[in-house]
Amino acid sequence: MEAETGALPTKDDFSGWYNEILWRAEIMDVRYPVKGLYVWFPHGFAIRKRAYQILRDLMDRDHQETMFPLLVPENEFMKEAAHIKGFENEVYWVTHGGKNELDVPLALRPTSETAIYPMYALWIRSHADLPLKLYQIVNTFRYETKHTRPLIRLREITSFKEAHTVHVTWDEAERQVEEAIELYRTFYRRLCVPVIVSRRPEWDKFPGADYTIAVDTIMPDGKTLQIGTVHLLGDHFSKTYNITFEGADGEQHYAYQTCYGISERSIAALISVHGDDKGLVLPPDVAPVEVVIVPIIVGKRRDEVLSAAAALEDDLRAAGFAVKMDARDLRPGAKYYYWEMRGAVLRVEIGPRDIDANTVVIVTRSGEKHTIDRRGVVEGIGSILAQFREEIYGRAERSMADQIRIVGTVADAAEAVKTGVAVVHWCGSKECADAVEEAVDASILGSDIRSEHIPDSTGPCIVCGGSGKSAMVARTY
Ligand SMILES: Nc1ncnc2c1ncn2[C@@H]1O[C@H](COS(=O)(=O)NC(=O)[C@@H](N)CS)[C@@H](O)[C@H]1O
Ligand SMILES: [Zn+2]
Repeated sequence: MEAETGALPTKDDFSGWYNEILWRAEIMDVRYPVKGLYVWFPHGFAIRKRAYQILRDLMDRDHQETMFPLLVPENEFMKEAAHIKGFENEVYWVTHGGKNELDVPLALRPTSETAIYPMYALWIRSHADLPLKLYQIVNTFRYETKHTRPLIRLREITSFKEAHTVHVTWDEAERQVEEAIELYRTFYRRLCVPVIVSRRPEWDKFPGADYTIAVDTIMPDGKTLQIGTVHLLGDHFSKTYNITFEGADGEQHYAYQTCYGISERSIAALISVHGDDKGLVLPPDVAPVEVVIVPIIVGKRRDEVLSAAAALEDDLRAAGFAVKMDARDLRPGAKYYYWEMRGAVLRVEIGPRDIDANTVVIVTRSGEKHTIDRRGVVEGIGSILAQFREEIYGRAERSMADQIRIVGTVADAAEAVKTGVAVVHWCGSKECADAVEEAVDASILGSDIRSEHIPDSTGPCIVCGGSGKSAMVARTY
């Protein structure tokens, strides 16, 4: 599995850089013989594991994790009209078991409303059963007809976290939407990925939802990536699946629901936003290797250096760091290159000079060098990691701010979307949205924007001049 050496394409050729880094940093093997399905290399899977542990810790504060079946009987799947409209061209069907044709075709879940809600109808009896807040992290299947791309647009979504909550009132469901948005903000802050939250236009909302709030980031090529969505479902699905409860008033009521999802696009964003021409740059919280120790082995003092490095490794592991000692028979420079490609956050060089001076040299992934006392190494590394996290988050925030242009004309919007997001005033009409898409080769991404980079303001719609509000226009993945 040893990937080749040699420089990565620069990030200006983002697509080339992205495909190459998935191979060279051992994230994904794209050679699996089914379109839209890819294989996690162990290193990539270790990043996913740490990122999703953060997500689970956040979800487990007030949700419960569970797991529903993958296969959904046709009659249940076909029940919710708007939902089917949204997925009928994307759903895979299982029609045979062995040589026997199944009497009821089974859908591979594209998302799990149709698997979960018939069970919610059995489970929920009284308002005392609410709110019910469950989630699962499963694989889902969507027969995507647009260009598939590893981690970004898959036919098997391998890391689909979907939460499905049930509430007594609409207001409580809306509060849950706000809590979900906050949870996503916290999650992406831990991944040091800057986000913009906005409300999708009516025609882009989740099939069957009342409205959809989306979490987007801006990729290095200026296109936006939707890295999370929160849907207020109202009582559409509860009416279809008969999810009712006896209220405090003794009457039967339809429940109000939300659902919200994140996929491995979160990992795509993490890799793309922070990576550089030397490889992955990872925030400490998700780096499989936070500290790599490289012993500088000099001739006769080889054993002394190796045992000092081993002692350091023990101390750092005992302190809870994800540490690895690289004692392979390679030149130090080759080791530096190897670990930079894989996103090790810090490297500690330890050689005879350091032993005599009782110091260690720490070099961060961004090239900052620190010489610290061996005795203070645990505190020292802890604070350098914390600084590193703020350094990469700050850099990502600044580059996102540079990719956002507030413009007043369609012509300026056409220019701005070449490198990022254009913020315009839009009246909210589909006609003007279509006119923008015609003229700008990008679409209305969302309005009711929540981002410190984008003031929410009003002004004349850039198409019709009617009263408009801030809206984003962008090319998207
Ligand atoms: N083909 C795909 N490949 C990778 N990620 C995807 C794909 N389709 C959707 N996603 C991601 O999954 C998230 C949730 O998908 S969704 O359709 O918007 N929402 C749902 O399915 C709801 N049931 C919430 S769980 C999206 O925001 C997007 O980030
Ligand atoms: Zn207009």
